[in-house]
Amino acid sequence: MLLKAGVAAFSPLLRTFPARLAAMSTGTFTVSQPLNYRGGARVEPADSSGTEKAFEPATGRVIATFTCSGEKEVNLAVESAKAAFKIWSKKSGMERSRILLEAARIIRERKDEIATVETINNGKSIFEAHLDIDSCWQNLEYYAGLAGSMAGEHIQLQGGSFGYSRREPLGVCVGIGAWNYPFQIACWKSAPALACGNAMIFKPSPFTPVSVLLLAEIYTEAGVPPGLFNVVQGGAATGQFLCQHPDVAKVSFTGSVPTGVKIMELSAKGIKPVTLELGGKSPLIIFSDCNMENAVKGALMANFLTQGQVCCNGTRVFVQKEILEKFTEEVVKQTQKIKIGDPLLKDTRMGPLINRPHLERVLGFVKLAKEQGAKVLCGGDLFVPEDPKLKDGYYMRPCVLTNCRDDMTCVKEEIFGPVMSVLSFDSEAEVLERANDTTFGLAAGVFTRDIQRAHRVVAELQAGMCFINNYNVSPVELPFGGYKKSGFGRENGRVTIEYYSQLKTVCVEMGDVESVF
Ligand SMILES: NC(=O)C1=CN([C@@H]2O[C@H](COP(=O)(O)OP(=O)(O)OC[C@H]3O[C@@H](n4cnc5c(N)ncnc54)[C@H](O)[C@@H]3O)[C@@H](O)[C@H]2O)C=CC1
Ligand SMILES: NCCCC(=O)O
Repeated sequence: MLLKAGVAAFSPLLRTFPARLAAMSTGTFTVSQPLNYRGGARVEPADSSGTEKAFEPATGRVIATFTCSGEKEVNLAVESAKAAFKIWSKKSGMERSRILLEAARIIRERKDEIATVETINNGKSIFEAHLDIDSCWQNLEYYAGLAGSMAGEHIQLQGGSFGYSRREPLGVCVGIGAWNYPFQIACWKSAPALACGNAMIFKPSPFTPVSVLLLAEIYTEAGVPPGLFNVVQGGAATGQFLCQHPDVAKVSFTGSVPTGVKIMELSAKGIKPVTLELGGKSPLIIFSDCNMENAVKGALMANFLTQGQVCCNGTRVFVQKEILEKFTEEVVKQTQKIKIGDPLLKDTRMGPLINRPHLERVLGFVKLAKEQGAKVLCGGDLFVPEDPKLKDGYYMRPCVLTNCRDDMTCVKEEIFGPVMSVLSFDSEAEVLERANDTTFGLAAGVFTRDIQRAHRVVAELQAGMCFINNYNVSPVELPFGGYKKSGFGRENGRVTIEYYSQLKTVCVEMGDVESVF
């Protein structure tokens, strides 16, 4: 990536990596190279459906102005992907595995650089961005491991005849991403897609267009055929061109429920399978017999990663009455200790929110919560860092609300910001009913020392991802995805192979045809 005067360049051809990184600090990074990727290289789009600006949330600076792709560019990306698919789908699983492993190695090697770009464009702390990138190379390694062992079945039939099944790729898959985990979402979608023999066109959120280009360059460097992984930039219009393209075989989407509905409708017209990773309003249940220190840490993990902008966050924290006071006191104490500020500093644990309108929306939820009777125990207001270069950034203090009721807006709606609602409960049966009383079903958590209760409770929770005595850890070996309006299909884990492949059955006759005619 080429940076403007005075700032180190980011091209993979340059191997003076530590020097480049040393030159990176908040307030300096800009991108001037094209942000589309097609046929194995960065390109300016062939047409336009508008322009967008990408920001550095820490300072409010524009870091890139780019063209959104129109229908012509989307068509070219699809043609490029189709050509690469012909080559890639003929490779053995082991050949694909080797290339994915090489890509994983390069991600590991360039982890600091990728995490830095992610932090600059998203605002999450560099500490967290490193963890995200770890999950990325691990994801590639995991699917590289599965690529070589994808196989069908052999089924013996009457008279020596037999059948067998082949697990085959779908073709050109589209990935559409949200802005909260830009690089990670691109990896979690592309690694299983490529491992199965597909090509992919990825459209990141227009808020975070930058880091996925590093992934595209890494795949090329690792040896995928040109055009196997393409990037088109843009918003809703570009996304629609992709979803309705007749040669796109599948759409995997991460984002909001309303957009998920639109994507499903568009895909339905072409009978395309979709994976939908949508929003949530997940419950975290803390029983009085829990390990208090772990439960408090779990509640912070469930609410404040990436400034609370995480789909699976456990934002409805149900605490058993006996420990409510002690738990709340401790959770507030720990929340107030969270260091907010320049996300590129190593000891920062909370950076800015993604943009000004979103910050205002989140603060609006806190205001409404107060009007509806909730009590703010800490935070929920703007934060202005001392460093003058951060004065136009989008910071707020993490917030803990009590006196919450199940019918309040802050308890019912996804806020997607650092706002925890604490609710109290008496019994297991009561809390289960209340926890499940939502149209979402992405995640849920339970803290207890009673092992039977833990399993009994998670068996009743209507959520795709349940945690016992922890929250928001995402090992790539475990399937991730929602129930109810939080979507369907899965990412991560072995099962995701099924969402990026199709089964062909072959029936082989070893005798003569016995015709009924
Ligand atoms: N379940 C999960 O894994 C995750 C879910 N989310 C959810 O995403 C939301 C926040 O992310 P946003 O980026 O604001 O969501 P969004 O739904 O506004 O946008 C997501 C993506 O869809 C694209 N898009 C928008 N309209 C489209 C259309 N009509 N056709 C095709 N593409 C279209 C956007 O440009 C963007 O790339 C939250 O509700 C959150 O819960 C976010 C991250 C993970
Ligand atoms: N690392 C967790 C991913 C959750 C999300 O995409 O919001």
